[in-house]
Amino acid sequence: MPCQTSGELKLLVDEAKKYTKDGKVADYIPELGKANPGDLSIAIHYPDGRCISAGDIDKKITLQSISKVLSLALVLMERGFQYVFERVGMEPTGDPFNSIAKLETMAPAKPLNPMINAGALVVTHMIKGASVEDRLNRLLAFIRELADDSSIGYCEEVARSEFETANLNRSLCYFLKQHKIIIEDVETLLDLYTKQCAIEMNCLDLGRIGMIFAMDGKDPLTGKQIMPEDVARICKTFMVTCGMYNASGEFAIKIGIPAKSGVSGGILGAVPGKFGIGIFGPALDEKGNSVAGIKLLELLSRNYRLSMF
Ligand SMILES: NC(=O)CC[C@H](N)C(=O)O
Repeated sequence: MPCQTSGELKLLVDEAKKYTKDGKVADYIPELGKANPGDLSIAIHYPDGRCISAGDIDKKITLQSISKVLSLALVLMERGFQYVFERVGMEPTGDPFNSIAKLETMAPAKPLNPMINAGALVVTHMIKGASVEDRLNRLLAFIRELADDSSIGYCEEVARSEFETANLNRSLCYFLKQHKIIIEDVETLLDLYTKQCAIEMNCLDLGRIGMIFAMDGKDPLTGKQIMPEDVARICKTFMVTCGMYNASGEFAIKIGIPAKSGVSGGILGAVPGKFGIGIFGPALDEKGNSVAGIKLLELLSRNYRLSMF
């Protein structure tokens, strides 16, 4: 039986919070360096509309790499599976999220999966629309529907801070452009990608999005299928195989929940058929995952037998 009360959750947060001191906030995007490393919060959204939470739940976080699952879902709907998977692969890399190494070993230079930066840049490139604003608005409209929160937007400071310093992502783009995997102007693509990564919400919204994935793309309260079941299934599979970067194998063994992390310290979780989880804990481990967030998921998974394996 999963955790039922915010009181139960608070005990787990108190326990996991001790581990925040073992991590560091990301500062390669200067604006993210301002986060408080001691923060930790969680929300769990059930399909019947109940939501329990604990910690600093009002704080907003930028999605960063969590946005990669949402942009993937959107392009799968807009372009179809064949078009998307001709341009980005389905295999985990075992490398850090921003690594350029494998691109050169592949022919054509197609990124191995949509959860690493190279693959996510290709996915963002595929978002339809006449301008950056138009494309961002399509993604935002989809995310607002998933979260049932029309106020969701993006943080201009974080987007600008990443845009000004994203030289590694620039180099990935130029490599991909040289090999004709992307064909648009690199600065335009980075403008859209950094705004996408800077989309912000609190962990209640994040938990609700996880719940929609857990329920195979359907909003159980309205009965509306927000994304096709197959799209939700593919996204959850990527979350299992590559969602926690090069820590995905260990995460699958220890926790066993489809999840996606971001360098802002967010984690989106979807327990299939049961509920969605949103976590925020900005202190990161050496692989870029929320150190206390992972501990919290470990406690949850063990106490409530949540592993899907
Ligand atoms: N791991 C992450 O969250 C990375 C996202 C970040 N915006 C980047 O591209 O570097």
